[in-house]
Amino acid sequence: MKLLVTGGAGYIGSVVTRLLLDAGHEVVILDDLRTGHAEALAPDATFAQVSLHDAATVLTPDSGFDGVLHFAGLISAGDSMTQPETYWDINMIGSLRLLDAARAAGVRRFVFSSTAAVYGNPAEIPIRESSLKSPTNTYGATKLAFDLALTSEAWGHGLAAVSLRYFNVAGAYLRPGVAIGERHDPETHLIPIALQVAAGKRDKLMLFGDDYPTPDGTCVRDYIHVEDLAQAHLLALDAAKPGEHRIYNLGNGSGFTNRQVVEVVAEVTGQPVPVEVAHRREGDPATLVASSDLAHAELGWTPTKPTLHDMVSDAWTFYREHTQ
Ligand SMILES: NC(=O)c1ccc[n+]([C@@H]2O[C@H](COP(=O)([O-])OP(=O)(O)OC[C@H]3O[C@@H](n4cnc5c(N)ncnc54)[C@H](O)[C@@H]3O)[C@@H](O)[C@H]2O)c1
Ligand SMILES: O=c1ccn([C@@H]2O[C@H](COP(=O)(O)OP(=O)(O)O[C@H]3O[C@H](CO)[C@H](O)[C@H](O)[C@H]3O)[C@@H](O)[C@H]2O)c(=O)[nH]1
Repeated sequence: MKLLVTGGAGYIGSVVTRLLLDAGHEVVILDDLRTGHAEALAPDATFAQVSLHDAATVLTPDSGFDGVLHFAGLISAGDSMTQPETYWDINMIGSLRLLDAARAAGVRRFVFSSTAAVYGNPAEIPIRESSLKSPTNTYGATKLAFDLALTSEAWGHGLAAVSLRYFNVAGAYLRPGVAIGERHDPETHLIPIALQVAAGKRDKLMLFGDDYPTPDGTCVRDYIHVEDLAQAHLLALDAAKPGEHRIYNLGNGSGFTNRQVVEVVAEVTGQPVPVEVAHRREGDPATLVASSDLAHAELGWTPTKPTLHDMVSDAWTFYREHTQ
């Protein structure tokens, strides 16, 4: 297939691009590099440095794309609470412009990076796709809004749409001569920050809240290896059916508290990771753990790297290679 990958210079999009190319697809990447990295671009893909709002310049009516995989967007739950207008502009309006362009270009398949953040403080654990959606941060609200737009697009125009609701993505894609991992500036995610502390680049990790209703008072998250996550996109592309919007949670079904994550980072790196307890971060749900039964049953998806130790270990390998 000829596929457009938005956000292909970012962490997850650049890994998925490599798997798509390995599977024999032709890939064009749309990314404005606002948070992505030119070095992460797959050399065998075509690159267009274009923003989502201008997607129609790439998705022209005669461009011949079979599908779009949409990763581009802003991703920090914390920032979304202080810059809501930017999150709505990019994650919602930018995504709608992309969808308009895809429709005009006759694109039939669309796979979207949704998130566990759409559920907010879940009414049940593990979280199923049918669980109540009640986001506690603007990031999750923008993602839920675009999920709903995709449902409408499937109803109204017969799009074959899939939303993949990722839980917390971790680990790295490591091949001889290629290492792709999580690298945001400024970094906001727990594992890369803990690795920076272990490496001596930061003095300590600020632990946002230890008074949540969880086993040790810190938030609980479900971590999924970026390669397992990437594989689900290829399965979703194949499973997409015209007029249907399918939605799948992607996680391992095991929750780790933030303190447990810090312990695993200390164990893997062999370095201390000092923490200082700080105030809760606005908008953080206490516990997010997935049921991915639907993805197992309907996509035949099975994670191959489910242990947090392996994810942290791959992230640490990436961190050291990158900083050297
Ligand atoms: N990382 C996670 O744990 C996680 C969890 C759930 C969902 N997601 C979703 O997965 C997707 C990819 O996340 P990631 O971790 O790879 O993020 P990332 O920041 O590494 O990549 C995002 C990419 O999108 C590009 N981009 C952003 N705004 C753009 C715009 N307006 N026009 C064109 N390009 C733009 C950036 O330059 C970057 O290359 C996001 O949609 C995110 O919301 C991520
Ligand atoms: O310096 C830090 C950074 C994070 N945390 C805590 O660690 C946990 C995980 O935070 P992350 O920022 O690593 O990840 P989030 O759970 O907030 O969100 C991530 O996963 C979500 C899905 O679960 C989203 O999709 C989102 O894109 C992605 O950022 C949270 O309790 C957070 O408060 C800290 O205590 N200190």
